[in-house]
Amino acid sequence: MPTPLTRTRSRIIPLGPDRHVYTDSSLLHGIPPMYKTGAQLSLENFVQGTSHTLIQPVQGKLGQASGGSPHDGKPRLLLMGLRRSGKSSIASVVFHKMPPNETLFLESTTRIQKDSVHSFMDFQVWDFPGQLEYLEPSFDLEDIFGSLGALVWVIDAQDDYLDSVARLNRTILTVQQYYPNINIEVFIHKVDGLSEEYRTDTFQDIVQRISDELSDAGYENAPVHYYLTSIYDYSVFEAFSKVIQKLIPNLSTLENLINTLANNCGFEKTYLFDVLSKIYIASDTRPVDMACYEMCSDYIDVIVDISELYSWDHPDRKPKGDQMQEAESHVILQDETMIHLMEMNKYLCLVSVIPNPEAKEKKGLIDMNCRLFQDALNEVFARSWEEEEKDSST
Ligand SMILES: Nc1nc2c(ncn2[C@@H]2O[C@H](COP(=O)(O)OP(=O)(O)OP(=O)(O)O)[C@@H](O)[C@H]2O)c(=O)[nH]1
Repeated sequence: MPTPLTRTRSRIIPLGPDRHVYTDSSLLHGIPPMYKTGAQLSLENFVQGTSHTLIQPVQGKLGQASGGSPHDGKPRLLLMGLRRSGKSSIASVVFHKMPPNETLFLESTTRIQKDSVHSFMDFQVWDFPGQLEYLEPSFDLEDIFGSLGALVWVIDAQDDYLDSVARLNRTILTVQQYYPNINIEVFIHKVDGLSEEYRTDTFQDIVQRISDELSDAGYENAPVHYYLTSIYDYSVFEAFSKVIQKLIPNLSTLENLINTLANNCGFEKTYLFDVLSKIYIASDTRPVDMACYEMCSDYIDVIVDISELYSWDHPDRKPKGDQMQEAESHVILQDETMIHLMEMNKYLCLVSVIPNPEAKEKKGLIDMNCRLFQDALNEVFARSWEEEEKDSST
């Protein structure tokens, strides 16, 4: 069992030929030897705990939003839009790992479908039937929109979208009156079937129609955000990542920590992923490169698959507190780029793309810096848990 890292080691050690290379051996105390060849994947114990990341479907009655009490403290994501716009497909692909082609066989949703997602942060996803008239007086708006994290509105961009936009506008105007802080996330969806030019035109047209309506009603700065999405590529994961990130109270702290790590170690891009959904909850603040995101996301799949076959349940895998430290893996690509993955806790892993050909010689240093990040991450989360516990006890 490796000795836990102590808090005195709070310094990220720069990596790279022109950077100061760390030499103070006293700081290395407690780090297990980690000498592996470039081709060797270190798969010890990685991610078998993901099966504990439960997704529990709960059926609610049509029109009744009870069952996940609005006051149970978990942020809620509502998936809304017209019938067949793709809401259930998005929920199934992102949270249930359904292959996109299989969504062709999904039946139309007739009841509000509630999923409780237990991960680094517990939240609920409510999939609304397209035909549900939730703005009718018979529905209690507080039940639906109270304690809401975000409203995700899905528009089928391959279809005539005017009805959908009109209904969305009505919904935004209602929600803005009573719950002005709710984030409205508009997924302009199924863009896989559209040409680049048509995609851009559709995007601009939809944004224009919604902004015009809102400014006519006096809402100039309503929190509405737009994404082009499809279940047939990674865009829906990217969009969901952005939606979830807005619900994380410590996002800027996490981003600062990742920036420090990535800048000092010469990482091209670093993502903090939720292993099961492959949503990234934070990354460094460099622009997102889709190819890089796809590569990291695919690498998680590879590791999860291999771990499911050859790994075993580890009692030290837990959501918070001191973490096990040996769960890491890396691979060197043909162009000598390294993809490095390290488990952060039961739910999260850090994946970095390192274009430096010397990275394989400095693997120990990279591991150590990632573990320092792991310690810092634990402290950030420990603080929010303490606050949560305080809140619930008062
Ligand atoms: N081309 C394409 N088709 C999609 C995409 N997402 C979903 N679909 C298809 O759209 C159809 C409807 O998807 P659903 O997820 O059932 O739609 P829904 O909004 O949940 O529908 P209701 O339950 O009736 O409200 C299915 O045949 C999906 O395969 C996408 O990104 N691209």
